[in-house]
Amino acid sequence: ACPTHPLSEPIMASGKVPSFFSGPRPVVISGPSGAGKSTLLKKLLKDYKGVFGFSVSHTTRDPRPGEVDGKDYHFTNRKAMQEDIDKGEFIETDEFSGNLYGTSKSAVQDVRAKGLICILDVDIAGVRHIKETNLDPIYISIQPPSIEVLEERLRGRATETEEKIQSRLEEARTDMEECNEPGLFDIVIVNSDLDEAYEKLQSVLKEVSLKSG
Ligand SMILES: Nc1ncnc2c1ncn2[C@@H]1O[C@H](COP(=O)(O)OP(=O)(O)OP(=O)(O)O)[C@@H](O)[C@H]1O
Ligand SMILES: Nc1nc2c(ncn2[C@@H]2O[C@H](COP(=O)(O)O)[C@@H](O)[C@H]2O)c(=O)[nH]1
Repeated sequence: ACPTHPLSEPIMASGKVPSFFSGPRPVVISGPSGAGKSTLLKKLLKDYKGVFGFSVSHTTRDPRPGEVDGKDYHFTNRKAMQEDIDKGEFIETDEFSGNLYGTSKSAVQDVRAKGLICILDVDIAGVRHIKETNLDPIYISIQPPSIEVLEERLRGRATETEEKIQSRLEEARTDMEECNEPGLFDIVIVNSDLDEAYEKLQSVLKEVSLKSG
């Protein structure tokens, strides 16, 4: 469910294209929690310094060990985030596994101001919300080879309680079903072998994204 995403309507209605909608096409990466999005993105951002930049989302969940505020996420609380949503500061938001997540306008603007291709990591509801805006990104879904492998990865990561693992697996089942919906994603990459998935991601980005700037 989307609590609010006030951005799309006014922008579409005004016909104006704000600055964060200009420049090379952004890239939206989505897929079930535990599929390997962050692993692939960390590698990509390291290997392509000065090309891609990460849109730092807001979340109300607690930081995991090693996560840095302002780098991995802007960690916040529900009251503060809702106030910012009400002020129209977000492109999209979603409730995921008991927490609020969202992409602020400034997160995308900050990356684009540096002349980088903006990469967003959002859930499948976020993908649908972004489709209602003028952002016009390339949509890539990262999928696990199976729900069993996904469960192993989530457990292996050891960042979630049992309750959160179950709620993430529930969200994952929907994601795995919906990712092949015609027109939703430009490409679905199955992250079975990490190196192969990374090769595929690079080749897709070279083909579509690096050309579009
Ligand atoms: N191809 C792979 N083979 C084996 N393990 C993998 C592979 N890809 C990722 N992993 C591992 O799976 C776990 C989940 O990966 P990661 O945190 O990147 O997922 P994610 O999609 O970013 O999840 P979330 O959406 O919850 O942030 C990590 O422990 C990671 O090291
Ligand atoms: N709609 C949005 N979804 C987001 C955003 N940032 C992250 N996410 C998604 O949330 C889940 C869980 O992430 P985790 O870091 O708690 O494991 C995952 O599917 C992300 O893709 C966002 O800004 N908007």
